[in-house]
Amino acid sequence: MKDNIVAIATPLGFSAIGVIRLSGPDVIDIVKKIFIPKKEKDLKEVLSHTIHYGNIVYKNEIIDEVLVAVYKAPKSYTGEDMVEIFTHGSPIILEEILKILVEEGARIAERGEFTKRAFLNGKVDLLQAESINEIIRAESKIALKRALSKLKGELSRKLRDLKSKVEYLRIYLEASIDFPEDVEEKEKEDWIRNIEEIKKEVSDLLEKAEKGDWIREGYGVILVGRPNVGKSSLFNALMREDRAIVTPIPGTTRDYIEGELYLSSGHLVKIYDTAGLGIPKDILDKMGMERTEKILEKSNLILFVVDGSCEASEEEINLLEKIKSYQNKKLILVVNKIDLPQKVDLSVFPKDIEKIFVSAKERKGIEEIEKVIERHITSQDVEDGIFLNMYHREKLKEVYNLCEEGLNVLKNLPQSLDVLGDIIYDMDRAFGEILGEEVSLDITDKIFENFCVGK
Ligand SMILES: Nc1nc2c(c(=O)[nH]1)N(C=O)[C@@H](CNc1ccc(C(=O)N[C@@H](CCC(=O)O)C(=O)O)cc1)CN2
Ligand SMILES: Nc1nc2c(ncn2[C@@H]2O[C@H](COP(=O)(O)OP(=O)(O)OP(=O)(O)O)[C@@H](O)[C@H]2O)c(=O)[nH]1
Ligand SMILES: [K+]
Repeated sequence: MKDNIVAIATPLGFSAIGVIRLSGPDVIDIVKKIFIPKKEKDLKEVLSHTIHYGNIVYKNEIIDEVLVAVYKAPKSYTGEDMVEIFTHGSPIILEEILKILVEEGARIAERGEFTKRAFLNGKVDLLQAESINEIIRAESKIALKRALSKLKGELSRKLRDLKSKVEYLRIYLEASIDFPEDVEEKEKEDWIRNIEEIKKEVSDLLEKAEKGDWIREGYGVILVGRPNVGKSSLFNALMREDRAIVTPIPGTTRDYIEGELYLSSGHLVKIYDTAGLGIPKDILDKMGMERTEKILEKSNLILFVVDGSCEASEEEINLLEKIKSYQNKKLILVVNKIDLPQKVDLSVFPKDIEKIFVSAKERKGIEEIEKVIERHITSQDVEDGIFLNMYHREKLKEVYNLCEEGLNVLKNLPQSLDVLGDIIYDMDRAFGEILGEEVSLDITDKIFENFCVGK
């Protein structure tokens, strides 16, 4: 039924060891044709999860000295018979053996096809399968930790719990559907309570998915302020390298520059140096400022930079007011150039804003900024962030809306009990699709398309 797939599982480059993996009903036979074991041994007869030493030989020529691991169905990563060949880490050897295996009857695997088979054979559910890619692609320790928890099935368990709550409701309803006039007030209240619970939990999950986004992509910190206050200098000081252009001419940074910072707590922070905000002098300036507003929207923390050696301008005070009104954004006032005589009157800025005093030039107060960023991140219990792709997020939003509809319908009982039945059915189905129990082929394919070759 299934064919035999093969892929190089290690990056193509010089490495200590390279791995080729195969999965499918005939892979042991295929490898047997080109593997000559040192000790007389038949790969068909060996135990699962055993390793064997020998040579890969093709047309009487030794291609490489290797180790071969054998895994037998259904006890393997994919649930099928599997073989892994450990070669010397030469791209020439790897490509050569791959070519031979294709000649012997294997097919080059698609991206994520091993994991897709693990999913189709019930080794993991869709969320767990997806997490395997997220583990590989994690850019920080925290992201890795969250992906590993998803592989362990913590998110799956949560969704299965919700799904069984929906199923309980469905059974309850089906029993009443033929006698809607018999539905008692107490039952109705029970249903309302259940749906409200589901709605609440779904909205919690969606919120945690937002946190998951920035665990994965980095906590966004944006430097804003009027031209020439020292944003680029601060960016460079934070990055500990000279990346942004620093000049005494106002308006030097016309686009934005992105930098990555790894905090000792394991978090990834993305820092953006932006064009100074103010009244644009020309069209280029104006475009830069529009970009800045875009980045502002996706940032978590705003560092509003002012120059301590100048008096605050009217424009600057208005700008801060405007930025303060952005919802859900943490805002900190960074007073730069403290190495110069101070002229700024801080009482013109809102009192409730946290202030940090720094000198980008002399690199004073830079650790202070890092500590503040760290404190802001940890104050948001990132530990419960979850990774949800956009399709699954849409599904959850669908469930949320179905909950609202259901609650509306319940107010008009008994006339519309069958409508409620349909709503509950759709909720059940949506959860099933997220877990991969209901096949939604396009979502499944999209998920595996993002995988590495050989995974
Ligand atoms: N060489 C190698 N290393 C690897 C992998 C691999 O496929 N090959 N993995 C790939 O990502 C990860 C480990 N994941 C794995 C998950 C399950 C099984 C497996 O054989 N499971 C069987 C038997 C379990 C058992 O002995 O109890 C099973 O689930 O039935 C193997 C690897 C990381 N390291
Ligand atoms: N004395 C002193 N000068 C500084 C400090 N930080 C920046 N400067 C100077 O201020 C000027 C402007 O610095 P930038 O970092 O380019 O300022 P910016 O806010 O990025 O400017 P725009 O790109 O125009 O928005 C440069 O001449 C810097 O050397 C500081 O802490 N102390
Ligand atoms: K600049």
